[in-house]
Amino acid sequence: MTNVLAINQLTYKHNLKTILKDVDLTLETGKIIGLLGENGAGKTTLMRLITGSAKGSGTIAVCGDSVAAHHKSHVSFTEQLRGFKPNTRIDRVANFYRTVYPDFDGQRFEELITFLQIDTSLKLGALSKGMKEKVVIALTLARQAQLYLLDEPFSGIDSMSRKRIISSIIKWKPEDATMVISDHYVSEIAPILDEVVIVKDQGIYAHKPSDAIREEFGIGIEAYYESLYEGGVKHD
Ligand SMILES: Nc1ncnc2c1ncn2[C@@H]1O[C@H](COP(=O)(O)OP(=O)(O)OP(=O)(O)O)[C@@H](O)[C@H]1O
Repeated sequence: MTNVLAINQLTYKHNLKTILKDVDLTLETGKIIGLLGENGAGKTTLMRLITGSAKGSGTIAVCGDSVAAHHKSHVSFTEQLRGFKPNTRIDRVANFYRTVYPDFDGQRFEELITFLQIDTSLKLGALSKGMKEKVVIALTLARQAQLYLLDEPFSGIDSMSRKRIISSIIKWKPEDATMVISDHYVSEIAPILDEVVIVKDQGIYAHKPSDAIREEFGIGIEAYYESLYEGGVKHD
């Protein structure tokens, strides 16, 4: 199996408004992919559809399995901990993950949380926005999944920590797993991206390997991304 994700003719409407229309997208195993697009383009919606949390028309197969109810077992998604009370300790949250996800690796979580310099005896209510995001990253990457969906994982994290996490993300990704990262700090994640997927005009506006962008257009990912909004370069 070389494809971890195969989406065919996916359409999603919310309150009669079409958010995504006729989306086709195939992702291979073992890649790091940047999911880029403006606010409201539909990146989070696409991730929720992949995990089975939202339902559209069309088909989504994860690891060849198109039963939406099975997707959460293959996909590790940055969930926002809203279901936990503020007085819940981080180690209790990890215990919950261990119970719910058989692929949750407790030792890996300990390593990640140490790397991220978080004290697991802290309660969720005592965490800053960035600290909470670090916990979410640790919980998400502690699973041994085939597909990781990281939805703006670094937005509240200070720039020093962000650079440190981004540069070591390859270390935490199982070799044959694929990781999709949505982020507005394009220049910071660009160096680790194998491919770029751009969501625009209710669909996948472009899907290209990073090398192809550099070779074809002679520019970096950030310049390419910005040029799509300025109508400067051709794309497919
Ligand atoms: N449950 C919902 N309730 C209300 N609006 C929704 C819902 N789900 C999706 N939308 C709408 O879908 C569109 C896409 O939103 P989405 O959060 O997927 O965008 P995004 O690309 O992730 O944006 P951002 O970069 O700001 O996070 C928006 O217009 C949003 O208002």
